[in-house]
Amino acid sequence: MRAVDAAPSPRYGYLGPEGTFCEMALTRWLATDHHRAQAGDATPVPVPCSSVVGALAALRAGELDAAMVPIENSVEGGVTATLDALSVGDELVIVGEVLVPVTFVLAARPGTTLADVTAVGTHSHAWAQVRGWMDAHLPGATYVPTLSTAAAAAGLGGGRGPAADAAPYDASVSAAGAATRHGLSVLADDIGDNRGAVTRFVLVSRPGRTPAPTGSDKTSVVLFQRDDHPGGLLELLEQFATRGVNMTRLESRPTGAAMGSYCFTIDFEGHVTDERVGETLMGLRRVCAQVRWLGSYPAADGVPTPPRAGTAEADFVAARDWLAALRSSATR
Ligand SMILES: O=C(O)C(=O)Cc1ccccc1
Repeated sequence: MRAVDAAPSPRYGYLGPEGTFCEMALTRWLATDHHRAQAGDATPVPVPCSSVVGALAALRAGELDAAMVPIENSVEGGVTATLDALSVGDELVIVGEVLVPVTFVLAARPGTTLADVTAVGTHSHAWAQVRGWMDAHLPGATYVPTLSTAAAAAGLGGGRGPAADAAPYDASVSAAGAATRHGLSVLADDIGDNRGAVTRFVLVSRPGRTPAPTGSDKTSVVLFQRDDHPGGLLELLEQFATRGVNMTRLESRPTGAAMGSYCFTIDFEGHVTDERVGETLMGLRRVCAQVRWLGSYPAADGVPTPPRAGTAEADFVAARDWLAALRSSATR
């Protein structure tokens, strides 16, 4: 009898090293991905990546099967590296989202006091969320950007090894777990300026299977306008408004082609298989030069906005059936 090779475990990338908020998002995803568990699929292996762009490039190259990346923060807004990497290049799709509350600690090698700290290393999104605390408690400190919050903690390395001497900062801002993992002492905890800050992470994969509609879904798109004209943005927004589709995020990003050339990255409620989402996408397709569909996936935060009169799914289905009946009688 010949042994049947077990399917290799899928590889899920995340912004590493271990101890990032991104790793927390992936851990949560894996713990609650009941669909995969029920299907009996192999448990994915988390693969730390040094940047969001690198993780998405590895996914495009087939070295990863999915990647968990930060896309939006409730205080700092969109994560531009992610938005831009999803907007160009081979198509990728979002298959899920995870919301992670973010709380930060200031940590340093044991023996360091707050008075000793002259430079602080962390991810740019973390720095933006602790700026007020820094102004109040470490007004003279220099900011040193690192690839992630956990990379900043790892750079201090708890005073062990060459990395400890190499770090051009003497304290890091990270999740508490990353500080502990690297043997650092916490100088101050919960230093975020906004209590209740949340980061939204998305699980991205190569195009293929779209998650089935759940009744509480989101769809993401990137819209490229045909030309710049008065009311151009209004024309895009009308496509959503007339179909009663609720947008949950709208950002403009430079396309990089020329000064003043922008695309719009938009999340909205609904699934590509919903009639009203289909009609919205067709409207956008007519008025835009290009519509990049970034996927439809279950919303992490549940309750969809109640539809206005005439814009419920049943209204769209009834209108479509009415037109189909008219057309069939017209051609009989
Ligand atoms: O660096 C991390 O830990 C990340 O996952 C990126 C990030 C940084 C700050 C807030 C949320 C996510």
